[in-house]
Parts: sequence; structure tokens; C-alpha cells
Amino acid sequence: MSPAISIRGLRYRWPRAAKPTLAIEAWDVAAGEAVFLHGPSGGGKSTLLGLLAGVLLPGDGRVEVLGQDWAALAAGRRDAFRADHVGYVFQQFNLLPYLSVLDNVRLPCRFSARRLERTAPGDAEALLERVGLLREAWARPAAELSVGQQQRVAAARALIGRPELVICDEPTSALDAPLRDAFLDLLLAAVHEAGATLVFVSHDERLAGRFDRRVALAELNGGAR
Ligand SMILES: Nc1ncnc2c1ncn2[C@@H]1O[C@H](COP(=O)(O)OP(=O)(O)OP(=O)(O)O)[C@@H](O)[C@H]1O
Repeated sequence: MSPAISIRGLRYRWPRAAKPTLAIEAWDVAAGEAVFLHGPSGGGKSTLLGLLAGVLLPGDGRVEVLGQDWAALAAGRRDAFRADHVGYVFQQFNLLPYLSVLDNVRLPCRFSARRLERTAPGDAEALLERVGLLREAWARPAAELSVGQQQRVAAARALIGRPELVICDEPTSALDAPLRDAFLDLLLAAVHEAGATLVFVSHDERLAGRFDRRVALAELNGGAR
């Protein structure tokens, strides 16, 4: 089976940066694999996630997701491919504050016919139950939720319509240990059930044992030092 992620000869340099932030010769992630990615602050983890999600394009080299080279798509097609195939949990969750919890979870289906097709009635509710968000909160605007609750909504939103790739950027950093462990249980089970590939960035190396593979960005990022 072809890998879910394939990187070759990647160079990425932010404007005005003296040297490339990322220089990765080769990295593959198999379909269905759950990868824990860690590294020091400022090392380029979020930059790499931006490249994996096709939000950033490499200066050199190739980043392919599900066999698709992001750079080969025009901007509009890139947005559509991302909406169809990539679920993303941002560091700050990026929920729409005035929309209800349920509408936030359903949001990707508004931007992706594919994710809508892959969603049955009741899926948003089932995901919220799965991530442990109490039913009383479902009709409330996202702005009224606690950080832990927002995180659960963000995870349900990333998973709706079963995207093949799920990317999480430090989603547990604001949580205490019991909530963090419970969240990880739910996320890993849901991703596994959907057969999705997961790239999970965290500083917290205690979580690494829960994943199929642990990767230090510095090991990949040979050319940038
Ligand atoms: N929008 C941007 N414009 C210019 N430089 C940027 C931008 N975003 C990140 N950088 C630079 O890229 C480098 C890597 O940053 P990045 O956010 O990818 O690291 P990180 O490993 O995710 O850090 P953290 O763990 O603190 O979130 C840093 O030197 C940072 O200053």
C-alpha cells in the first residue's frame, strides 16, 4: 500500500530566515500509522504540520499526502483536497465561537461534499459522545465552553466524515493529566476505528508510548542544522 505521507528532498525557509527551517531528505508514514512527533520549541514542528496539510508549500522537494503532491494542485483544489481528506486539531482549537458545539463539529461537511457523504445522520452526536462531551453542552456556543470541552469539540470536528489523515498540534497542552489521558484514549481509538493516519505533535514525551512510532524532528531534519 502506498504511504499516507511521503516527503522527498524537502526544503522550507520562512521569508527573511537565514537558513531553512526544515530540510528533510525522506520521510514516509504508512496508512493507518499513529506517529508521535516531538522536538524543541522553535524546531519547526508546526511548520512541518503546515506542509503536511498543504497550507505551506515547500521551496524545494515534494510533500505528498495520499499520493497527491500538494504543489501540483492549484490553490482552490488544494483547499478542496484538504477539506476532503485532512482533519486538523489546532493548538488553539480554532472553533467558531458563535456557532453551537454541534454546528462546529458539522462544519467540515459544509466545505467538503466527500466528508458530508461519509457522514450519516447522528454521526456528529455520536462523535461528541465518543469524546465525552456532555449532551447539555451540544447546543451551546463554543465560546462558552471550558478549554477541555473545546478540545473535545475540536477532536470531534477533525474526525467527522472520516478523513484519512488527522493532524494534531499540541492538542493536550492545556489539559491536566487525567483529562489528557482520557482525551488521548478517545482520539487514538477513534482514529484507529476509522483506519486513519495520525500525526500528533506534543512536547510531552510521556505520551509517546501510546503511539505506533515516536519521531524526533531533529532526526528527520538533518540538513537544517
Ligand atoms: N509565520 C512565520 N513567519 C516567519 N517565521 C516563522 C513563522 N512561523 C514560524 N516561523 C519560524 O520557524 C521556526 C520554527 O517554528 P515552528 O512554529 O514551526 O516551531 P515548533 O517546533 O512548532 O515550535 P513550538 O513547539 O514552540 O510550537 C521558528 O524559528 C519560527 O520563528
